[in-house]
Amino acid sequence: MKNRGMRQRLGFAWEGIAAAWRNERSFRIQTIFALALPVALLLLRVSAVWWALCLIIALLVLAAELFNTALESLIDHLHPEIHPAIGTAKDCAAGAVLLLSAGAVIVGVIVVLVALGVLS
Ligand SMILES: Nc1ncnc2c1ncn2[C@@H]1O[C@H](COP(=O)(O)OP(=O)(O)OP(=O)(O)O)[C@@H](O)[C@H]1O
Repeated sequence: MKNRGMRQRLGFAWEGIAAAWRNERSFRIQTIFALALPVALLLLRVSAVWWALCLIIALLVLAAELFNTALESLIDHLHPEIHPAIGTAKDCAAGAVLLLSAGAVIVGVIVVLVALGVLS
């Protein structure tokens, strides 16, 4: 399974994203927010730095959600039984998504305040 071509690797990565879209409601919601983001940034008329910051944090949230989904999928397959350690692992993964989502909300509020001239 090693040393596959770039096209095949991209296909695997795309399949992972598509699987998360099919199976995870939260990933679908986050993706819709990320797709709406460029429209919001165009309307707010913010600088390139704000574009970069907002797009990076939106992609980080999506990436964290994919890691969370990967971990859940792996754990549920390898160890379907209840165990406190599994609970901790899943809670930590969910916590990582929560922290990045909170960061995205904070950046979103700041960029709106900057666009409105409340902050500089
Ligand atoms: N096998 C397990 N053993 C112990 N606790 C578990 C186990 N599976 C789930 N849990 C607990 O239940 C919580 C929710 O688990 P679940 O797998 O439903 O994740 P979820 O984030 O709700 O999933 P999804 O993102 O698919 O909605 C976990 O964060 C964990 O606290």
